[in-house]
Amino acid sequence: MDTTTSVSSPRIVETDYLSFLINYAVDQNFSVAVWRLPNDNTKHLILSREHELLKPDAALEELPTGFIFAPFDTAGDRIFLKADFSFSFTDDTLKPPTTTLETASATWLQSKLGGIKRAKARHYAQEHTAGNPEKDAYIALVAKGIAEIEQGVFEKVVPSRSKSVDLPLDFDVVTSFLKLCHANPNALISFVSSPETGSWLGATPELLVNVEDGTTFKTIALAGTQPYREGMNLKAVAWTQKDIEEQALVERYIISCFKRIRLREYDEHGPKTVVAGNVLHLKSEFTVDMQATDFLQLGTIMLQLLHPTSAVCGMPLNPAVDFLRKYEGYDRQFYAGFLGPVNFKNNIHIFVNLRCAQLMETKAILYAGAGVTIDSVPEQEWEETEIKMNTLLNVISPTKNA
Ligand SMILES: C=C(O[C@@H]1C=C(C(=O)O)C=C[C@H]1O)C(=O)O
Repeated sequence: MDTTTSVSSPRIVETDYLSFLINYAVDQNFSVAVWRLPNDNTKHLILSREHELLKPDAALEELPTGFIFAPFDTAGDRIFLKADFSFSFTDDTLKPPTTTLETASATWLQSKLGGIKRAKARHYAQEHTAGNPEKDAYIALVAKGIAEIEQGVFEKVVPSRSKSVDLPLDFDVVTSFLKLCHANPNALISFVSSPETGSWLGATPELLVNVEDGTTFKTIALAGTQPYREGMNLKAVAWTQKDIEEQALVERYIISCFKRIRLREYDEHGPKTVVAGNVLHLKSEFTVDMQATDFLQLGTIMLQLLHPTSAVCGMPLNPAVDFLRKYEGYDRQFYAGFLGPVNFKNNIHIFVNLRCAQLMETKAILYAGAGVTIDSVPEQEWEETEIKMNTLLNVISPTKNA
Protein backbone atom coordinates (compact mmCIF):
# COMPACT_ATOMS: atom_id res chain seq x y z
CA MET A 1 0.00 0.00 0.00
CA ASP A 2 1.23 3.50 -0.78
CA THR A 3 1.46 5.32 2.54
CA THR A 4 2.89 8.64 1.31
CA THR A 5 0.70 11.71 1.17
CA SER A 6 1.80 12.75 -2.31
CA VAL A 7 -0.93 13.62 -4.79
CA SER A 8 0.30 11.11 -7.39
CA SER A 9 -2.02 8.14 -7.85
CA PRO A 10 -0.89 4.87 -6.28
CA ARG A 11 1.24 2.58 -8.44
CA ILE A 12 -0.83 -0.06 -10.26
CA VAL A 13 0.46 -3.42 -9.12
CA GLU A 14 -0.10 -7.02 -10.20
CA THR A 15 -3.12 -7.62 -7.95
CA ASP A 16 -4.83 -4.46 -9.29
CA TYR A 17 -4.33 -5.59 -12.89
CA LEU A 18 -5.44 -9.16 -12.18
CA SER A 19 -8.58 -8.05 -10.32
CA PHE A 20 -9.43 -5.48 -12.97
CA LEU A 21 -9.01 -7.94 -15.85
CA ILE A 22 -10.99 -10.71 -14.12
CA ASN A 23 -13.82 -8.28 -13.36
CA TYR A 24 -13.67 -6.97 -16.92
CA ALA A 25 -14.14 -10.54 -18.21
CA VAL A 26 -17.19 -11.08 -15.97
CA ASP A 27 -18.73 -7.74 -16.99
CA GLN A 28 -18.22 -8.41 -20.73
CA ASN A 29 -19.23 -12.08 -20.64
CA PHE A 30 -15.65 -12.99 -21.63
CA SER A 31 -13.67 -15.96 -20.32
CA VAL A 32 -10.46 -15.56 -18.37
CA ALA A 33 -7.53 -17.88 -17.61
CA VAL A 34 -4.74 -16.99 -15.18
CA TRP A 35 -1.81 -19.33 -14.56
CA ARG A 36 1.74 -19.71 -13.33
CA LEU A 37 3.91 -22.59 -14.57
CA PRO A 38 5.91 -24.71 -12.10
CA ASN A 39 9.20 -23.22 -10.92
CA ASP A 40 8.54 -19.96 -12.71
CA ASN A 41 7.76 -16.54 -11.29
CA THR A 42 5.82 -15.21 -14.27
CA LYS A 43 2.04 -15.13 -14.08
CA HIS A 44 -0.02 -15.05 -17.26
CA LEU A 45 -3.56 -13.88 -17.93
CA ILE A 46 -5.59 -14.16 -21.10
CA LEU A 47 -9.04 -12.88 -21.94
CA SER A 48 -11.12 -14.70 -24.51
CA ARG A 49 -14.22 -13.19 -26.11
CA GLU A 50 -15.80 -16.53 -26.93
CA HIS A 51 -14.92 -20.08 -26.06
CA GLU A 52 -14.56 -22.71 -28.78
CA LEU A 53 -15.26 -26.43 -28.59
CA LEU A 54 -12.36 -28.65 -29.62
CA LYS A 55 -12.76 -32.00 -31.34
CA PRO A 56 -10.99 -34.78 -29.39
CA ASP A 57 -8.50 -35.20 -32.24
CA ALA A 58 -7.86 -31.46 -32.79
CA ALA A 59 -4.17 -30.89 -33.58
CA LEU A 60 -2.74 -28.94 -30.65
CA GLU A 61 0.19 -27.72 -32.73
CA GLU A 62 -2.18 -25.95 -35.14
CA LEU A 63 -4.22 -24.07 -32.54
CA PRO A 64 -3.74 -20.35 -32.04
CA THR A 65 -2.31 -19.11 -28.74
CA GLY A 66 -4.77 -19.98 -25.98
CA PHE A 67 -5.73 -22.14 -23.03
CA ILE A 68 -7.31 -25.59 -23.10
CA PHE A 69 -9.79 -26.74 -20.44
CA ALA A 70 -11.21 -30.25 -20.74
CA PRO A 71 -13.44 -32.34 -18.47
CA PHE A 72 -12.58 -35.80 -17.12
CA ASP A 73 -15.21 -37.45 -19.31
CA THR A 74 -13.64 -38.05 -22.73
CA ALA A 75 -17.09 -37.57 -24.33
CA GLY A 76 -17.49 -34.12 -22.72
CA ASP A 77 -16.85 -30.79 -24.47
CA ARG A 78 -13.20 -29.68 -24.52
CA ILE A 79 -13.07 -25.93 -24.19
CA PHE A 80 -10.48 -23.79 -25.93
CA LEU A 81 -10.03 -20.19 -24.87
CA LYS A 82 -8.29 -18.34 -27.66
CA ALA A 83 -6.15 -15.52 -26.30
CA ASP A 84 -7.74 -12.29 -27.55
CA PHE A 85 -5.75 -10.32 -24.96
CA SER A 86 -2.62 -11.60 -23.25
CA PHE A 87 -0.60 -10.23 -20.32
CA SER A 88 2.36 -11.41 -18.24
CA PHE A 89 3.43 -10.29 -14.79
CA THR A 90 6.65 -10.65 -12.78
CA ASP A 91 7.86 -9.03 -9.59
CA ASP A 92 4.45 -7.52 -8.96
CA THR A 93 4.36 -5.59 -12.24
CA LEU A 94 3.08 -5.92 -15.80
CA LYS A 95 5.90 -7.18 -18.06
CA PRO A 96 6.77 -5.21 -21.20
CA PRO A 97 5.20 -6.91 -24.24
CA THR A 98 7.33 -9.39 -26.23
CA THR A 99 4.82 -10.58 -28.84
CA THR A 100 2.46 -8.85 -31.27
CA LEU A 101 -0.50 -10.10 -29.22
CA GLU A 102 0.97 -8.69 -25.99
CA THR A 103 1.76 -5.37 -27.69
CA ALA A 104 -1.84 -5.02 -28.93
CA SER A 105 -3.11 -6.09 -25.49
CA ALA A 106 -0.90 -3.52 -23.72
CA THR A 107 -2.21 -0.74 -25.98
CA TRP A 108 -5.79 -1.82 -25.24
CA LEU A 109 -5.08 -1.93 -21.49
CA GLN A 110 -3.48 1.53 -21.59
CA SER A 111 -6.83 2.91 -22.79
CA LYS A 112 -8.55 1.35 -19.75
CA LEU A 113 -6.02 2.35 -17.10
CA GLY A 114 -8.24 5.10 -15.71
CA GLY A 115 -10.75 2.40 -14.72
CA ILE A 116 -8.31 0.37 -12.62
CA LYS A 117 -9.20 0.69 -8.97
CA ARG A 118 -8.40 -1.51 -6.00
CA ALA A 119 -11.35 -3.89 -6.07
CA LYS A 120 -12.07 -7.47 -5.22
CA ALA A 121 -12.22 -9.81 -8.22
CA ARG A 122 -15.55 -11.46 -8.97
CA HIS A 123 -15.99 -14.82 -10.67
CA TYR A 124 -18.58 -16.76 -12.61
CA ALA A 125 -20.42 -19.00 -10.17
CA GLN A 126 -22.35 -21.98 -11.48
CA GLU A 127 -24.45 -23.79 -8.96
CA HIS A 128 -23.45 -27.41 -8.61
CA THR A 129 -24.17 -29.92 -5.91
CA ALA A 130 -21.19 -31.62 -4.38
CA GLY A 131 -21.14 -35.39 -3.95
CA ASN A 132 -20.18 -34.90 -0.28
CA PRO A 133 -20.27 -38.59 0.58
CA GLU A 134 -20.02 -39.52 4.23
CA LYS A 135 -16.73 -41.04 5.24
CA ASP A 136 -18.40 -44.47 5.44
CA ALA A 137 -19.68 -44.23 1.87
CA TYR A 138 -16.22 -43.40 0.49
CA ILE A 139 -14.65 -46.19 2.51
CA ALA A 140 -17.27 -48.60 1.11
CA LEU A 141 -16.44 -47.38 -2.44
CA VAL A 142 -12.73 -48.10 -1.87
CA ALA A 143 -13.57 -51.52 -0.38
CA LYS A 144 -15.69 -52.28 -3.46
CA GLY A 145 -12.69 -51.29 -5.64
CA ILE A 146 -10.40 -53.65 -3.70
CA ALA A 147 -12.98 -56.47 -4.04
CA GLU A 148 -13.06 -55.99 -7.84
CA ILE A 149 -9.23 -56.01 -7.94
CA GLU A 150 -9.30 -59.30 -6.02
CA GLN A 151 -11.71 -60.68 -8.61
CA GLY A 152 -9.31 -59.63 -11.38
CA VAL A 153 -11.59 -56.95 -12.92
CA PHE A 154 -8.70 -54.43 -12.92
CA GLU A 155 -5.33 -53.86 -11.21
CA LYS A 156 -5.87 -50.30 -10.03
CA VAL A 157 -8.75 -47.83 -9.72
CA VAL A 158 -8.83 -44.22 -8.48
CA PRO A 159 -12.12 -43.47 -6.67
CA SER A 160 -12.62 -39.79 -5.90
CA ARG A 161 -15.02 -37.63 -3.96
CA SER A 162 -15.97 -33.99 -3.57
CA LYS A 163 -16.64 -31.86 -0.52
CA SER A 164 -18.39 -28.53 -0.22
CA VAL A 165 -17.00 -25.82 2.09
CA ASP A 166 -18.17 -22.29 2.84
CA LEU A 167 -16.00 -19.54 1.44
CA PRO A 168 -14.98 -16.98 4.07
CA LEU A 169 -16.68 -13.59 3.70
CA ASP A 170 -13.37 -11.96 2.79
CA PHE A 171 -12.54 -14.61 0.16
CA ASP A 172 -10.65 -13.04 -2.72
CA VAL A 173 -9.69 -15.13 -5.73
CA VAL A 174 -6.58 -13.10 -6.60
CA THR A 175 -5.23 -13.33 -3.05
CA SER A 176 -5.90 -17.08 -3.04
CA PHE A 177 -4.21 -17.50 -6.42
CA LEU A 178 -1.09 -15.70 -5.19
CA LYS A 179 -1.04 -17.72 -1.94
CA LEU A 180 -1.26 -20.95 -3.97
CA CYS A 181 1.70 -19.77 -6.09
CA HIS A 182 3.74 -19.24 -2.95
CA ALA A 183 2.77 -22.54 -1.25
CA ASN A 184 3.14 -24.73 -4.37
CA PRO A 185 6.25 -23.68 -6.32
CA ASN A 186 6.35 -27.00 -8.24
CA ALA A 187 2.72 -26.89 -9.40
CA LEU A 188 0.77 -25.31 -12.23
CA ILE A 189 -1.38 -22.73 -10.47
CA SER A 190 -4.50 -21.86 -12.43
CA PHE A 191 -7.72 -19.92 -12.28
CA VAL A 192 -10.17 -20.47 -15.14
CA SER A 193 -13.49 -18.68 -15.20
CA SER A 194 -16.02 -18.69 -18.00
CA PRO A 195 -19.80 -18.56 -18.37
CA GLU A 196 -19.73 -22.16 -19.69
CA THR A 197 -17.47 -23.81 -17.12
CA GLY A 198 -17.92 -21.72 -13.99
CA SER A 199 -14.77 -20.95 -11.99
CA TRP A 200 -11.95 -23.35 -11.10
CA LEU A 201 -8.89 -22.67 -8.98
CA GLY A 202 -6.11 -25.24 -8.73
CA ALA A 203 -2.52 -26.17 -7.90
CA THR A 204 -1.71 -29.33 -9.83
CA PRO A 205 1.64 -31.14 -9.74
CA GLU A 206 0.72 -33.53 -12.57
CA LEU A 207 2.13 -32.76 -16.01
CA LEU A 208 0.29 -34.58 -18.81
CA VAL A 209 1.82 -33.24 -22.04
CA ASN A 210 4.65 -30.77 -22.47
CA VAL A 211 6.13 -29.82 -25.83
CA GLU A 212 9.05 -27.38 -25.85
CA ASP A 213 9.93 -25.51 -29.06
CA GLY A 214 7.94 -28.04 -31.04
CA THR A 215 10.80 -30.54 -30.59
CA THR A 216 10.91 -32.06 -27.07
CA PHE A 217 8.01 -34.03 -25.63
CA LYS A 218 7.71 -34.69 -21.90
CA THR A 219 5.23 -36.47 -19.63
CA ILE A 220 5.41 -37.85 -16.10
CA ALA A 221 4.19 -40.81 -14.04
CA LEU A 222 3.09 -39.45 -10.67
CA ALA A 223 1.60 -41.54 -7.86
CA GLY A 224 2.10 -42.59 -4.26
CA THR A 225 1.22 -40.03 -1.61
CA GLN A 226 2.38 -39.18 1.90
CA PRO A 227 2.23 -35.97 3.93
CA TYR A 228 5.14 -33.54 3.60
CA ARG A 229 6.54 -31.59 6.50
CA GLU A 230 8.92 -28.69 5.98
CA GLY A 231 12.56 -29.63 6.38
CA MET A 232 12.05 -33.34 5.54
CA ASN A 233 15.07 -34.92 3.88
CA LEU A 234 13.64 -36.08 0.56
CA LYS A 235 16.50 -38.52 -0.04
CA ALA A 236 15.67 -40.36 3.19
CA VAL A 237 11.91 -40.70 2.56
CA ALA A 238 10.78 -44.35 2.53
CA TRP A 239 7.89 -45.63 0.41
CA THR A 240 5.69 -48.65 0.97
CA GLN A 241 5.52 -51.51 -1.49
CA LYS A 242 1.96 -50.37 -2.28
CA ASP A 243 3.09 -46.86 -3.30
CA ILE A 244 6.00 -48.19 -5.36
CA GLU A 245 3.73 -50.61 -7.22
CA GLU A 246 1.02 -47.96 -7.71
CA GLN A 247 3.49 -45.55 -9.33
CA ALA A 248 5.03 -48.36 -11.42
CA LEU A 249 1.55 -49.05 -12.81
CA VAL A 250 1.34 -45.47 -14.07
CA GLU A 251 4.79 -45.87 -15.68
CA ARG A 252 3.64 -49.05 -17.40
CA TYR A 253 0.51 -47.27 -18.63
CA ILE A 254 2.64 -44.52 -20.26
CA ILE A 255 4.98 -47.07 -21.82
CA SER A 256 1.94 -48.99 -23.16
CA CYS A 257 0.82 -45.75 -24.88
CA PHE A 258 4.28 -45.34 -26.48
CA LYS A 259 4.08 -48.97 -27.63
CA ARG A 260 0.72 -48.41 -29.30
CA ILE A 261 2.35 -45.94 -31.68
CA ARG A 262 5.57 -48.02 -31.91
CA LEU A 263 7.65 -45.34 -30.26
CA ARG A 264 10.66 -47.06 -28.80
CA GLU A 265 13.11 -44.24 -28.20
CA TYR A 266 12.36 -42.39 -25.02
CA ASP A 267 14.37 -41.42 -21.95
CA GLU A 268 13.02 -42.40 -18.57
CA HIS A 269 14.25 -40.91 -15.29
CA GLY A 270 13.12 -41.83 -11.83
CA PRO A 271 11.16 -42.52 -9.83
CA LYS A 272 12.20 -39.95 -7.28
CA THR A 273 10.45 -38.29 -4.37
CA VAL A 274 8.98 -34.84 -5.13
CA VAL A 275 7.15 -32.24 -3.05
CA ALA A 276 3.71 -31.06 -4.16
CA GLY A 277 2.63 -28.42 -1.62
CA ASN A 278 1.63 -30.35 1.50
CA VAL A 279 2.29 -33.86 0.10
CA LEU A 280 5.04 -36.02 -1.39
CA HIS A 281 4.73 -38.16 -4.50
CA LEU A 282 6.88 -40.54 -6.52
CA LYS A 283 7.61 -39.20 -9.98
CA SER A 284 9.30 -40.50 -13.16
CA GLU A 285 9.90 -38.35 -16.22
CA PHE A 286 9.68 -39.49 -19.84
CA THR A 287 11.31 -37.41 -22.58
CA VAL A 288 11.19 -37.90 -26.36
CA ASP A 289 13.13 -36.13 -29.10
CA MET A 290 10.28 -35.53 -31.56
CA GLN A 291 12.54 -34.79 -34.53
CA ALA A 292 14.81 -37.81 -34.10
CA THR A 293 11.79 -40.11 -33.74
CA ASP A 294 9.85 -38.33 -36.51
CA PHE A 295 6.79 -37.76 -34.31
CA LEU A 296 6.22 -34.06 -34.89
CA GLN A 297 2.65 -34.20 -33.53
CA LEU A 298 3.51 -36.30 -30.49
CA GLY A 299 1.81 -33.79 -28.16
CA THR A 300 -1.56 -34.30 -29.88
CA ILE A 301 -1.13 -38.06 -30.24
CA MET A 302 -0.10 -38.64 -26.63
CA LEU A 303 -2.84 -36.41 -25.25
CA GLN A 304 -5.39 -38.66 -26.97
CA LEU A 305 -3.72 -41.83 -25.73
CA LEU A 306 -2.86 -40.75 -22.19
CA HIS A 307 -6.05 -39.14 -20.93
CA PRO A 308 -7.33 -40.36 -18.52
CA THR A 309 -4.12 -41.89 -17.14
CA SER A 310 -4.03 -44.59 -14.52
CA ALA A 311 -2.98 -41.89 -12.03
CA VAL A 312 -6.57 -40.58 -12.01
CA CYS A 313 -8.69 -43.41 -13.43
CA GLY A 314 -7.19 -46.90 -13.29
CA MET A 315 -5.65 -49.79 -15.16
CA PRO A 316 -6.76 -51.34 -17.44
CA LEU A 317 -8.62 -48.24 -18.49
CA ASN A 318 -12.03 -49.49 -19.64
CA PRO A 319 -13.10 -51.58 -16.62
CA ALA A 320 -11.82 -48.77 -14.34
CA VAL A 321 -13.93 -46.19 -16.24
CA ASP A 322 -16.97 -48.50 -15.98
CA PHE A 323 -16.43 -48.92 -12.23
CA LEU A 324 -16.20 -45.15 -11.64
CA ARG A 325 -19.29 -44.47 -13.80
CA LYS A 326 -21.27 -47.07 -11.91
CA TYR A 327 -20.20 -46.49 -8.32
CA GLU A 328 -18.48 -43.12 -7.84
CA GLY A 329 -21.87 -41.46 -7.75
CA TYR A 330 -21.14 -37.91 -8.90
CA ASP A 331 -19.95 -35.94 -11.93
CA ARG A 332 -16.22 -35.10 -11.78
CA GLN A 333 -16.76 -32.29 -14.32
CA PHE A 334 -13.35 -30.65 -14.82
CA TYR A 335 -11.65 -32.40 -11.87
CA ALA A 336 -9.11 -34.91 -13.29
CA GLY A 337 -9.66 -33.42 -16.76
CA PHE A 338 -6.79 -31.47 -18.27
CA LEU A 339 -5.84 -27.84 -18.69
CA GLY A 340 -3.07 -25.50 -19.69
CA PRO A 341 -1.58 -22.97 -22.07
CA VAL A 342 -1.12 -23.94 -25.71
CA ASN A 343 1.23 -22.36 -28.25
CA PHE A 344 2.65 -19.54 -26.21
CA LYS A 345 5.98 -19.17 -28.02
CA ASN A 346 5.68 -22.65 -29.54
CA ASN A 347 5.29 -24.44 -26.17
CA ILE A 348 2.46 -26.62 -24.85
CA HIS A 349 1.99 -27.16 -21.11
CA ILE A 350 -1.00 -29.38 -20.35
CA PHE A 351 -1.59 -30.68 -16.81
CA VAL A 352 -4.13 -32.96 -15.14
CA ASN A 353 -6.59 -30.81 -13.18
CA LEU A 354 -5.90 -32.06 -9.62
CA ARG A 355 -5.89 -30.28 -6.24
CA CYS A 356 -8.63 -28.02 -7.49
CA ALA A 357 -11.74 -26.26 -6.24
CA GLN A 358 -14.82 -25.17 -8.11
CA LEU A 359 -15.87 -21.76 -6.87
CA MET A 360 -19.54 -20.92 -6.33
CA GLU A 361 -20.99 -17.67 -4.97
CA THR A 362 -20.47 -18.48 -1.30
CA LYS A 363 -19.09 -22.03 -1.39
CA ALA A 364 -16.29 -24.02 -2.96
CA ILE A 365 -16.32 -27.67 -3.94
CA LEU A 366 -13.05 -29.49 -3.37
CA TYR A 367 -12.12 -32.68 -5.26
CA ALA A 368 -9.63 -35.49 -4.60
CA GLY A 369 -9.09 -39.14 -5.34
CA ALA A 370 -6.74 -41.88 -4.23
CA GLY A 371 -5.12 -44.74 -6.13
CA VAL A 372 -6.48 -48.07 -4.93
CA THR A 373 -4.54 -51.31 -5.41
CA ILE A 374 -4.80 -54.77 -3.86
CA ASP A 375 -2.80 -53.55 -0.85
CA SER A 376 -4.98 -50.50 -0.10
CA VAL A 377 -6.43 -49.86 3.35
CA PRO A 378 -9.76 -48.00 2.84
CA GLU A 379 -9.41 -45.74 5.93
CA GLN A 380 -5.96 -44.64 4.73
CA GLU A 381 -7.29 -43.78 1.27
CA TRP A 382 -9.92 -41.56 2.92
CA GLU A 383 -7.14 -39.79 4.88
CA GLU A 384 -5.20 -39.35 1.65
CA THR A 385 -8.13 -37.56 -0.03
CA GLU A 386 -8.48 -35.30 3.04
CA ILE A 387 -4.79 -34.35 2.85
CA LYS A 388 -5.00 -33.69 -0.89
CA MET A 389 -8.05 -31.44 -0.38
CA ASN A 390 -6.03 -29.47 2.18
CA THR A 391 -3.78 -28.14 -0.62
CA LEU A 392 -6.67 -25.86 -1.58
CA LEU A 393 -8.43 -25.65 1.76
CA ASN A 394 -5.28 -24.31 3.51
CA VAL A 395 -5.41 -21.34 1.17
CA ILE A 396 -9.06 -20.59 0.47
CA SER A 397 -10.41 -21.20 3.95
CA PRO A 398 -7.57 -21.77 6.46
CA THR A 399 -9.87 -21.71 9.51
CA LYS A 400 -11.85 -24.71 8.19
CA ASN A 401 -8.68 -26.67 8.39
CA ALA A 402 -7.49 -25.53 11.82
C1 LIG B 1 -6.15 -38.43 -7.88
C2 LIG B 1 -5.34 -37.54 -7.34
O1 LIG B 1 -3.97 -37.62 -7.36
C3 LIG B 1 -3.32 -38.65 -8.08
C4 LIG B 1 -3.23 -39.86 -7.24
C5 LIG B 1 -2.13 -40.10 -6.44
C6 LIG B 1 -2.12 -41.29 -5.51
O2 LIG B 1 -3.08 -42.04 -5.52
O3 LIG B 1 -1.18 -41.43 -4.71
C7 LIG B 1 -1.01 -39.26 -6.50
C8 LIG B 1 -0.95 -38.26 -7.39
C9 LIG B 1 -1.96 -38.11 -8.45
O4 LIG B 1 -1.53 -38.80 -9.57
C10 LIG B 1 -5.88 -36.30 -6.71
O5 LIG B 1 -5.09 -35.45 -6.30
O6 LIG B 1 -7.10 -36.15 -6.64
